[in-house]
Amino acid sequence: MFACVCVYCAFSGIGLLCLACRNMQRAEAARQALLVSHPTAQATLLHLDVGNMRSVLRAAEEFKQMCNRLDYLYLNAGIMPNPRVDHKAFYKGLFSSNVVCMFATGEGILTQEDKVTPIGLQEVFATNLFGHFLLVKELEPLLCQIDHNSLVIWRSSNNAQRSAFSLDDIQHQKGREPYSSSKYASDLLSLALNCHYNNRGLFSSVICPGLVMTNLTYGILPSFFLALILPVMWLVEGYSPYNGAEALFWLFMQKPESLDPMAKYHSLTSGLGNNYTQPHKMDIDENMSEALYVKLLELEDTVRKKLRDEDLDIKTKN
Ligand SMILES: NC(=O)C1=CN([C@@H]2O[C@H](COP(=O)(O)OP(=O)(O)OC[C@H]3O[C@@H](n4cnc5c(N)ncnc54)[C@H](OP(=O)(O)O)[C@@H]3O)[C@@H](O)[C@H]2O)C=CC1
Ligand SMILES: CC(C)=CCC[C@@H](C)[C@H]1CC[C@H]2C3=C(CC[C@]12C)[C@@]1(C)CCC(=O)[C@@H](C)[C@@H]1CC3
Repeated sequence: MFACVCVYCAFSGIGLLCLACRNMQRAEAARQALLVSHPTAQATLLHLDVGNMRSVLRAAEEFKQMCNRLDYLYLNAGIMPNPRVDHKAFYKGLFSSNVVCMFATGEGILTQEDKVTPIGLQEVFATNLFGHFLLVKELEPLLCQIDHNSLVIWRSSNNAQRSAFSLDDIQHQKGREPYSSSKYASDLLSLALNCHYNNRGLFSSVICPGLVMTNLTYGILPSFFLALILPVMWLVEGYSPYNGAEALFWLFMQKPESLDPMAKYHSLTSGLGNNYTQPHKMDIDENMSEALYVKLLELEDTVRKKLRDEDLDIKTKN
């Protein structure tokens, strides 16, 4: 429902909840639903297309007009365009020692078809990673304040695989697993943000919701089939379709500085149906995370310059 959720907490309870979304009709429906369950909540809406860098800059500007501090930034938006199960890889995996991992993470068997956005970025990279990165950079003055710590929360995935990511191709122009690559990049970026910003009060964490039945998953296999394999997923991995938000809520209750920058926090459900959050060490290292961060900063400069040049072009034409 949201591209991201910004939470500004007053000293007692939640101050303001800002739902930044692409589809304003859905956003309003979500706000109304929230007000039904929490009538005293203050929730405001912001238009944001996180795959469009101009929209990101505009939304950040509008948010800065509204608020002068930000405590939690939930980065939720994610796409997996034209997903396919690679049946050959699936049958190969079925008879390998990797079979449990394959069912849990879709490692090596989920492919997508990416495209290029008008500004020249790969769409999955732009939406799942770069737009969020630019947003964090824009909101930096609100997130980095001396009197409180803030937390940025990335909605990653157990499909984030080192094998799908390459530092020489951070946008995944050449491969068939842009989703996995972008989610792995978000794990790396979260670590880099911790390295660069912890001393300024900004902390970053990644979560995995497990397998949740949403528009994202319905595109992969028929819903009845997904419903059939869900109990298996629950038994094997502890994922439940109703429990994707557990880790998001759990993180909200933690002190940002107490979180492990190398861990991904998983939403899980026990055999008795109790929801819980468990940290799993991520397959990432500091050198790789720093190298990605440097590349993202370079790309940020390029994109900002492109946008400025476009603006100038329009001005001179008028
Ligand atoms: N479902 C699952 O099993 C898992 C999901 N995840 C992650 O959870 C997150 C949410 O996905 P999920 O709810 O499953 O899937 P959905 O497709 O149902 O939701 C995706 C959300 O992202 C928003 N979004 C997509 N592109 C943009 C954009 N350019 N600008 C603004 N908002 C955008 C959509 O907004 P709109 O309403 O405008 O379409 C939609 O609300 C994703 O990051 C996904 O990768 C991770 C692991 C497993
Ligand atoms: C091809 C056949 C007959 C079965 C394959 C079933 C599963 C292995 C596969 C189907 C949908 C996949 C899926 C994920 C993992 C592997 C599947 C369950 C994810 C949970 C991986 C992580 C994500 O981020 C999700 C969006 C994926 C959702 C779909």
